[in-house]
Amino acid sequence: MTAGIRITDSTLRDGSHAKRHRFTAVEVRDIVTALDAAGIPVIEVAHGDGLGGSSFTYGLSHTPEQELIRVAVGAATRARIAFLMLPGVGVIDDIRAAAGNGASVCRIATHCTEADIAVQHFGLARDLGLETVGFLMMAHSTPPDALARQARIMADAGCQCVYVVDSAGALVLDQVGDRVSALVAELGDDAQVGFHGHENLGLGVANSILAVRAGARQIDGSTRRFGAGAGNTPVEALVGVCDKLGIPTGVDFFAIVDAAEDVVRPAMPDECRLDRMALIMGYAGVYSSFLLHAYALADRYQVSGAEILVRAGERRLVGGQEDQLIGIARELASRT
Ligand SMILES: CC[C@H](O)CC(=O)C(=O)O
Ligand SMILES: [Mn+2]
Repeated sequence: MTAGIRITDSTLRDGSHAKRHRFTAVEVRDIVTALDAAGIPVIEVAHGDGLGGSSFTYGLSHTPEQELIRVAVGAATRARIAFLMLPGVGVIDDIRAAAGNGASVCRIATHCTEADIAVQHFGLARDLGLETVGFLMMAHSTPPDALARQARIMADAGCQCVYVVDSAGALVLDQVGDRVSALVAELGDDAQVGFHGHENLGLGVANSILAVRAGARQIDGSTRRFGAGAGNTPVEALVGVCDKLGIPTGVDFFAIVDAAEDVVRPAMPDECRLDRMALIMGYAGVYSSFLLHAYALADRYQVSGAEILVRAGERRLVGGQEDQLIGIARELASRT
């Protein structure tokens, strides 16, 4: 029998980017209720940029994320509520607050070469009795062996599952399998391996299946793809494909399809599209959450959003460097 996977639904965190961080408590309650009923085992809730992300740089939250976490915990009957934090965007007291509000899975994200900045956070999370997950973001920009060394740092710090995070939706098929295999070989029984995909080259589900075949045991997605860039791996399609391949997920396909259509879609300002800007992000290796920032700057400085993204890719900007997009837009404007 094929080993099962655990799906984490990131709609209420990665989808926050696509909604400019405007989730309301009612939307969170209704979405958690629907995902929980469908059998989603883990639901991530936070500002798109993680705990502490509500700011002028990243976008102000409609409702404080700790309140959204409280509402999510209250609405879930079976699902565990997870949160994400980027060291430096959030601080360790944010982890304590989320734990106090009932979240039980702590996900710490760093750029894929900077795992050491997360050491104290994993330690604290374990002391608080939280399950721990590590996110190595922009994983396309680092080769498999180097990524595996970063995963080792996280595991040694107390991380129980290290994710290969395709933040730009730039990884193509075997490039996912190679990275996941390298982490599995490095971590052995010390920690599980996960995969978080984006749809910018249309490969979220295929890449996730290759991750599973390479040994990943935890896979992220968002319902109706609601996430940054062209969105995340669509959970409902992932569940359907896993059913057909005999990979147990514990999620009811028809219930998650209904949740996508009837509950998540009404909370979305628009569909997450595989359009010119999103495709360029995947092709040029640009952090998916830059998308709406690039649109806003293109409008403000009357320059090409596509060119902003191409230059962001050339400069190898990493998550957190949203403000450097302003410099790029100003440079483009000064040339016209
Ligand atoms: C700002 C955090 C980021 O959105 C994490 C993530 O989902 C990714 O890197 O893809
Ligand atoms: Mn993401």
